[in-house]
Amino acid sequence: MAETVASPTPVMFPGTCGIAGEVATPVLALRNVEKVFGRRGSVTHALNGISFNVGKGEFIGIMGPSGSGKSTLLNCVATIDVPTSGHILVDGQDLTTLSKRQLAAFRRDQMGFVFQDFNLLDTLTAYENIALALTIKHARPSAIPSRVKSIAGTLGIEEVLDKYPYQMSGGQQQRVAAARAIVSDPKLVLADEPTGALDSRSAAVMLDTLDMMNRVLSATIMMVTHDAFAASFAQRVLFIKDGRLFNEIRRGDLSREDFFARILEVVAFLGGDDAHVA
Ligand SMILES: Nc1ncnc2c1ncn2[C@@H]1O[C@H](COP(=O)(O)OP(=O)(O)OP(=O)(O)O)[C@@H](O)[C@H]1O
Repeated sequence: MAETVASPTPVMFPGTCGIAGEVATPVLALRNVEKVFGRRGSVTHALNGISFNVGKGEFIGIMGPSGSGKSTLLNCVATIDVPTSGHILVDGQDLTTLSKRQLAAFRRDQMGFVFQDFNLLDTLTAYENIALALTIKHARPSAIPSRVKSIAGTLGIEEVLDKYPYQMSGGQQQRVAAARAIVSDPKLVLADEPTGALDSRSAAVMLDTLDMMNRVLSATIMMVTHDAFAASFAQRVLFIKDGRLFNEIRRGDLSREDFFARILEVVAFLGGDDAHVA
């Protein structure tokens, strides 16, 4: 694989990035976000002043070497963790000012999650797993069946709606998890290594599913991944190193294959363990 990275293109602004992804009305805006773990004597600056915007309908990837701060960033945006300083705004609402109770409601009502290990409930069918996301958001019961069937049709999982998770392949389970994440039309979908537990064929199907969620259903997606192939499905990839925004590249008019090659160049430049190829 190294031979595909013969002449790394110089990166744009190592360590000096301003606000990446300037957009008029960002769905997600990070402003100088810092996260410090530990106390005197053993302090880790996991995030060192990260600022970027994600526009409505964008699909962005976050990459970086092991320990660079990707999970910490995702956890802060997911409101699972709290930044030490800085601000995180979703649709203009500053999450750093909300109480625990408000954050729980915000997570439930405004965000969708796709995790590596699916997190489907074993005792519910695919249909029930997806419908549950609407029930807990107090959707009108009469509206639920048509909404679930519509999403299932778009994501190509109608034939597994009556199956339980153990009766489905990993790829089908992951698509059901994606349907559950998107069914209530969240402001932001967060995907954490969504292909990490899948074989390469299922991973490709999952990435097509995310792509469809973005293009057909207009979902705004932020995906953290180690995998350059997965990242090549995003429209823009942000690279983090040592808790700082190191670089961003946009797909623009590039084919997915050419974007993949560009991502590999930056990964090789950054070093680390990110050059997984599906
Ligand atoms: N709870 C914690 N307490 C102390 N240090 C932590 C904690 N969580 C993360 N860190 C440190 O913060 C830094 C960033 O970790 P993080 O898990 O965000 O990196 P990452 O990019 O997701 O890594 P990986 O790709 O290996 O999962 C690392 O140095 C890590 O050791």
